[in-house]
Amino acid sequence: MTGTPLFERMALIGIGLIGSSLALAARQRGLVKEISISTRSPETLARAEELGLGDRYELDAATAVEGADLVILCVPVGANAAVAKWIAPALKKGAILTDVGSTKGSVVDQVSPHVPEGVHFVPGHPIAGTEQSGPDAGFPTLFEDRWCILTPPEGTDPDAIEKLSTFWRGCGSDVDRMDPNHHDLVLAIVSHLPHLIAYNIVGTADDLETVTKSEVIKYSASGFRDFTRLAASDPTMWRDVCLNNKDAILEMLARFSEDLSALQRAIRWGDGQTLFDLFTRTRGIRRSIIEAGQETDAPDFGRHGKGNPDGPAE
Ligand SMILES: NC(=O)C1=CN([C@@H]2O[C@H](COP(=O)(O)OP(=O)(O)OC[C@H]3O[C@@H](n4cnc5c(N)ncnc54)[C@H](O)[C@@H]3O)[C@@H](O)[C@H]2O)C=CC1
Ligand SMILES: O=C(O)C(=O)Cc1ccc(O)cc1
Repeated sequence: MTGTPLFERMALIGIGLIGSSLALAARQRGLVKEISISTRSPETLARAEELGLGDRYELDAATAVEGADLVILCVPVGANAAVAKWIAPALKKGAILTDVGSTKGSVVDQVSPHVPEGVHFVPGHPIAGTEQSGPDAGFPTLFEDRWCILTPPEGTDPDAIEKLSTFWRGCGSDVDRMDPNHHDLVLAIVSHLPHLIAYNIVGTADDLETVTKSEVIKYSASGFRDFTRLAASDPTMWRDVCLNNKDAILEMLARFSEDLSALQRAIRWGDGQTLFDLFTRTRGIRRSIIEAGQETDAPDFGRHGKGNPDGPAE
């Protein structure tokens, strides 16, 4: 993007994978004039400065948001409410306040009460990420060809929604809008449950006494390897996701357990037809995802398998 930046000053609170990727993408694409960064730990803030991610660095989040016309909360979802309360008195009238949290219902409930009159709160969630965390993990192409879902509460200023949508499109994303509770249900099955399954299967393998750890590592160049990648994701972030999307995750886990019991039964009773039918149906889903252009059929390194030089190292 060239010409006038969309925002004069963007403040990022939290500068891990998502915050640092936003800083790099917004800078590279000329979306903002100035970037102000705040995060809780002095070491992380110093690292962000070493990496040159912003223009101003503040330990005090309230100071960081002063004068900002775009404020993005990039912290684990469980920290959003405390951060919102902290920065609220310093937010500029007319500013857009948004977040990137993986859950939306709880964020809307917990942040909204702190949003001052005249500030536009437009919650968001980029469906883009990796298992890495911290300011070194960011890369500017993370959001390209990915979805960003906005869940603005009813009555939100349409101009604020449009301006934030333009920002995300500027980062390379497609933008969709959803009701926060519907978002949480959809994400519970496509993202939260897969991570839980990965944490669980890797934990189970690690607990096995009849199979040594060295065998798990040695023979994991198969499906198991994909699970270990997901299971390497940030523990704080995923603890917060589970605690903040409790109902939807428990609902999906219940359905999953029921379906797993049906599979168990089919195996026990030698019901090959049931197994074959399910495996045929699920193969079709994979094919539709590839046809929709959201995945390569190559060994699964996602979009970065297409040779993206900015992608994270395996
Ligand atoms: N990692 C991923 O793949 C994706 C993550 N998200 C969401 O983005 C948000 C950030 O995730 P990541 O960047 O991956 O996490 P991260 O762990 O890489 O970074 C989190 C940052 O927040 C800071 N922080 C933590 N608590 C804080 C507090 N109370 N006050 C100020 N700063 C605090 C940390 O110091 C760190 O700089 C989370 O809400 C997550 O759900 C959304 C899409 C993808
Ligand atoms: O690394 C992966 O495969 C992911 O699924 C990344 C991811 C994690 C959390 C989100 O809310 C969105 C995307």
